[in-house]
Amino acid sequence: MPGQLRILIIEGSERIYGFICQALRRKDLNVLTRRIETREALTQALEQSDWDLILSNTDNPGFNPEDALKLLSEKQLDIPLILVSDSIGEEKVASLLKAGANDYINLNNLTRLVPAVVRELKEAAVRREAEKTKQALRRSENRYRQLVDHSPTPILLLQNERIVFLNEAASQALSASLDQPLINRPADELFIDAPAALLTSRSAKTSTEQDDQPLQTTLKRADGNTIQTEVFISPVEYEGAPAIQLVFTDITNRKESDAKLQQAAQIIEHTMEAVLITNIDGTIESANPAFSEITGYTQPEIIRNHPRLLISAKHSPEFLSELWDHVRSTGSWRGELWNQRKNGEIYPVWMTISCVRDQRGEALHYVMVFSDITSLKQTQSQLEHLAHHDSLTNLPNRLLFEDRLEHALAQAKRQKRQLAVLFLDLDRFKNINDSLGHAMGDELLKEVAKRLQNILRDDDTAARLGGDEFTVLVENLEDPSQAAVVAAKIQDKFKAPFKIAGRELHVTASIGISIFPEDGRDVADLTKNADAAMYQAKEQGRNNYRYYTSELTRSAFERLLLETELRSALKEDQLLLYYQPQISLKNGEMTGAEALLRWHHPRLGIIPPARFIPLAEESGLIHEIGNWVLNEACQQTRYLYKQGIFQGRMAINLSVRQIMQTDLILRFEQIIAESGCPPDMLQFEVTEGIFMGQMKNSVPVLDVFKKLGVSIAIDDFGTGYSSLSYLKQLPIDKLKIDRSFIRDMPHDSDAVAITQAIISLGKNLGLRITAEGIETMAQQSLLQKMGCQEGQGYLYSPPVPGEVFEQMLMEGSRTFHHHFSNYGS
Ligand SMILES: Nc1nc2c(ncn2[C@@H]2O[C@@H]3COP(=O)(O)O[C@H]4[C@@H](O)[C@H](n5cnc6c(=O)[nH]c(N)nc65)O[C@@H]4COP(=O)(O)O[C@H]3[C@H]2O)c(=O)[nH]1
Repeated sequence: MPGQLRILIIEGSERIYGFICQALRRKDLNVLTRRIETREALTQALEQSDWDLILSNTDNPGFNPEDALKLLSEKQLDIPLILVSDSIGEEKVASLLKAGANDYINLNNLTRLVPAVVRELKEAAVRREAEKTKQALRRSENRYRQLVDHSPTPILLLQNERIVFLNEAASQALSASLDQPLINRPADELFIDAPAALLTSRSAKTSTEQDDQPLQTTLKRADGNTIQTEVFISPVEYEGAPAIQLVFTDITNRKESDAKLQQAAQIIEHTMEAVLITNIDGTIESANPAFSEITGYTQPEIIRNHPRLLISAKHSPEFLSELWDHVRSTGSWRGELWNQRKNGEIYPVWMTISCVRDQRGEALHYVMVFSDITSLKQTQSQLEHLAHHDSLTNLPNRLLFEDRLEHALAQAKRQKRQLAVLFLDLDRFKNINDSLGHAMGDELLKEVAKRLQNILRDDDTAARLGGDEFTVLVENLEDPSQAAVVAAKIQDKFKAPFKIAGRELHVTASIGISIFPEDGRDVADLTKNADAAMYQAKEQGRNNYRYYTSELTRSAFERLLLETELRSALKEDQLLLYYQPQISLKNGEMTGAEALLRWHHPRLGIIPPARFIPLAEESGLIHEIGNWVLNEACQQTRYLYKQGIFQGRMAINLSVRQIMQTDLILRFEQIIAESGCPPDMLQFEVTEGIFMGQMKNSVPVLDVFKKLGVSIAIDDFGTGYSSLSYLKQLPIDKLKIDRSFIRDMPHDSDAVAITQAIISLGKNLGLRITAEGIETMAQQSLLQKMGCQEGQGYLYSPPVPGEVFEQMLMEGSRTFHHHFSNYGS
């Protein structure tokens, strides 16, 4: 036994203590002994130093071995205690051994003492060693536990394919809670795509092949959501049994950002926009394929270059430095730039420059994204052209015209100059549209636009406002009369017929003129007043031009006023009929008369029909007025007939609107019947337009009247471009040659030729021909020569009130004979 043995001996007798010591030393043991008798002495001795063994007599009067064993147990001391006695019963020995004593030696046979001591000391040493190991293990286990518990990395342990442990981090990552504990749950519930068997085999592999590649797998959290993880698997021992340790990292975010990065890279690679990345000094680091496509530079050519290579010299250095200042201060810039391709071509781009910063806000890169907007710009300018031009004629439209006028006005105001607005409207364009169709109408408008453009100077603007309305802006006028020169020039240019689809169309225009500053100082006033002037030009006989006067404004107001007053005109008996005789050009006899409507306005006096019939048509009053006219004319005819002074035909005007009225036939039949006027004394005058636009509806209506005995005349003939040859299909008796041809006779050869053609054709078709508006003897004699049968006009008589007409009839047929020098000779 190495070293000195320290043995406490609980013994009341000094003598026996001596025996025991003697027995111990007999075997050359190096022993230090101390004798104690009481509990206090034992306590003290144990506190003072370490003891290897205790021998205790069982017969101590003050202190028995049970108490000694209790004390050792209390103090958690593993010191072997051997009983020595000579008088103890077996039962007692057994109970003390049970209580913790290690052996019993009979005092009478101390030869066993030393071997017993040696054995107990050895066993105690073994026990101590085992305890030390156990404690070391416990400490290391504690350390591991602490480490695992507080590790920020989620760790869990599986045993028999069930979860047996998970640390705080794992708990959190898997959203495990007290309500949804994961302990004891099967691993398969957690690892969706890695069955426990796979984990086990991986774990086995890790231990043998040092396979430290993590397993990527999806874990199902307690709340039902899933997370992407990377799991390191290793075999461990847990509570004495083999287990699998799973250390995992939640890589959901990383996976997502990886996917996003990959996506972004793909987008950059395949986008149509050029993408360029520079470092903070502006050196180009990378560019995508679209960049090369747009600029013509390959990647190697552009890398390490500077973006200034791409920007055209159209932009000044100051502009570019301001641009970069903006990027540096705000982080981005976007706008249009003119770039230059490798081949030198300059092209527009839409560019966005952004600064990429790190988490601390330090600039890392600049990203420039741009697209070639050449075709966009082209489309834009086409759209702009479309928005500002009339698609039919390609002339500026109202929008652009107003814009130009606005600019011109500003300039004229600054330079104290005058300008003119001409408002042009084609005469009887509606007739052309109705008779020849819209396609021809459109062709004509195109030709008109061309002529207008040819006439005007470069800095004048001709525009089409819509329909057959055009405007012309004449700038820098020296004198207002120059506007009239332009108007006359336009009318002159229109004299030559327009050749449309093999036809020759004669078109005239009425033009109104307003002058800045006299007639208006802004766009609205000047246009409105030129329009009003145009109306007056039309009223005064078409193919005219008129300047705007303030009086015109008044008449425009009147138009509005008249419309309201017209409603009461009928009730208040303000309408009346005038009669204009129709004369035989053979002998000067009156063959009939035309009833012409007048409005006797209490304030304005006699108003001609041209001023209120259009209003009546617009408001629908024409029906009531038409009924009144027919009734009045029938009454008058019957009266004159009954007087025996009138046997001719009474011509009554019917407008298109009236023909379209559904109950016209019934009403008219009723009016004629009730008046007692013989229907064959009546003639309806309709314009060509009735047949062109409303052919299907009009012919049956007129047929009914014809059957009644009423004859039909076509009024204003020659202005509607109707095909002369199809006249024979119509239920008509008479053609009235339009006043405008007669007016231009005999000096205008065109007018003469047209009139002659109408007369010859009419005769061939068996129609009567009446010339309207005969004012001179020259016109009369020419018409007579041409074979025209009938005439009407101021030469014989203007339209006159009923009483005057009656008087005229009473004076007899001689009334007009003085115009016929050869009469009676
Ligand atoms: N410069 C000139 N003019 C002459 C001459 N001889 C006759 N006139 C005018 O020529 C027009 C002939 O009538 P319209 O062509 O049927 O043209 C008529 C007709 O279309 C329409 N109208 C007249 N009365 C009625 C009516 O009761 N109902 C309908 N629906 N329309 C009517 O109003 C138009 C104009 O009528 P008014 O102003 O009475 O104008 C009349 C008449 O005064 C002449 O030698 N020189």
